[in-house]
Amino acid sequence: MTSTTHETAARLDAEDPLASYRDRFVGSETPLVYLDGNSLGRPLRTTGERLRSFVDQEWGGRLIRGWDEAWMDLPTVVGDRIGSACLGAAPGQVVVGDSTTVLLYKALRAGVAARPGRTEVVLDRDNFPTDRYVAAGVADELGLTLRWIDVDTSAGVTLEQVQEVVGEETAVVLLSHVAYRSAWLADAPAITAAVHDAGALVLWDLSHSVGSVPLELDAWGVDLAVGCTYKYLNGGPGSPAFVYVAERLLDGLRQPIPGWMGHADPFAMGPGWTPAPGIRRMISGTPPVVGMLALQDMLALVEEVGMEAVRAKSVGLTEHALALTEDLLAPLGVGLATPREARRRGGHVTLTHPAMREVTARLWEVDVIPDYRDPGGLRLGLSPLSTSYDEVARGLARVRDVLLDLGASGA
Ligand SMILES: Cc1ncc(COP(=O)(O)O)c(C=O)c1O
Ligand SMILES: Nc1c(O)cccc1C(=O)C[C@H](N)C(=O)O
Repeated sequence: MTSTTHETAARLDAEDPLASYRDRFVGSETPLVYLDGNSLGRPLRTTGERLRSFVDQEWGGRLIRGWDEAWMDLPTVVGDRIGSACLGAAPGQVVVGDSTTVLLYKALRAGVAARPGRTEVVLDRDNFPTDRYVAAGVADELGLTLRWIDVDTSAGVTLEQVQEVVGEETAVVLLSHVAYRSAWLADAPAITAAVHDAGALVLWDLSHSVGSVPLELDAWGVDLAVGCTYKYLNGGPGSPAFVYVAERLLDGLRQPIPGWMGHADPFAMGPGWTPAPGIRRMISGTPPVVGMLALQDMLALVEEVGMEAVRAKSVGLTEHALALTEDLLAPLGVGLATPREARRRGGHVTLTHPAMREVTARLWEVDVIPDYRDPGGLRLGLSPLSTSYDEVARGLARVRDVLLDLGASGA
């Protein structure tokens, strides 16, 4: 790293009002450069103690009594907390459980059922694979047509594209708020309004925005949303997802996996399924209590810091990565697959070069951990509360070293 690069990063860290939060994360004291917080966030130090005391006291001490005392309500208690800290959602509309994939399926089926007679689901070709696969599965099951929006892999879906395809046959429009590859930040309020103008419902995948970009689901009039908790909400590997259903849709909402835990009275164990009132009906089986532990520590931190401050740091980090890319990597032929305009950009940055697959493998060998995403994309996930400006600078300096080693010249 050159001395100017080092000095700039040191100055940005010194001026960063959130810099000290980094110390609260396990591993932040090591030289490892972690640029993959949007695949799996780092654990908070407090989580170790929470997990130990859960085993000793809540699980070990209370045993089956724990369900009545606390665990049964955890999906809605934690859901409401995600709703208020991150989603702009009033209580009673968010529940935690299942994987994002399963909740996508449940939400999409519920959305289609709420628009009877309509035969199309709209989505884009660059959406995350699980979203495309789930939509194709639902279309097969119900005899629906998928209407695809084509997008460039370095951009994302625009309002105009949505307006062009939605119509009276559209039941649900399924989109990612922040694109997993390009980080394109969709204009959620305007797109939601356009979908409503066509009489359809919108289902947003918030996996790459929750905990990184402030959301106002109630104010935007969003119908349905899902998102995962192991990225910017640091819930740990396989921590459960959440689903949001706007209150106005809850009455009469039909979800496709009716299970005993979403029943109005699970322990009545009666002959037929009577949905629980409100958002609880979206639950199917036993809530993943252990999976919701770490997430609660990160929610406490987000509540302490506030999403506006988190977003300000996120924009600072991505601007820093773009500036370094311009200086250090563009001369070696590295391109950008992420919007330059901050208001259209989420919390990660994707850099392109034909050698990026090999570059990623070499970086992992020296404890610099970004992600690789085809085609030729090195993805830097910059988790606002655990990533420092210096970490980004050290990482990008290493990218330059590896590219030079591989003979990149930009010619
Ligand atoms: C946009 C998006 N949706 C969904 C998922 C994940 O789904 P699941 O939690 O079911 O693996 C991811 C990442 O894995 C994602 O980036
Ligand atoms: N969920 C993941 C996993 O189980 C293993 C490795 C990576 C992931 C991810 O989250 C990938 C991520 N959603 C992406 O945007 O590519």
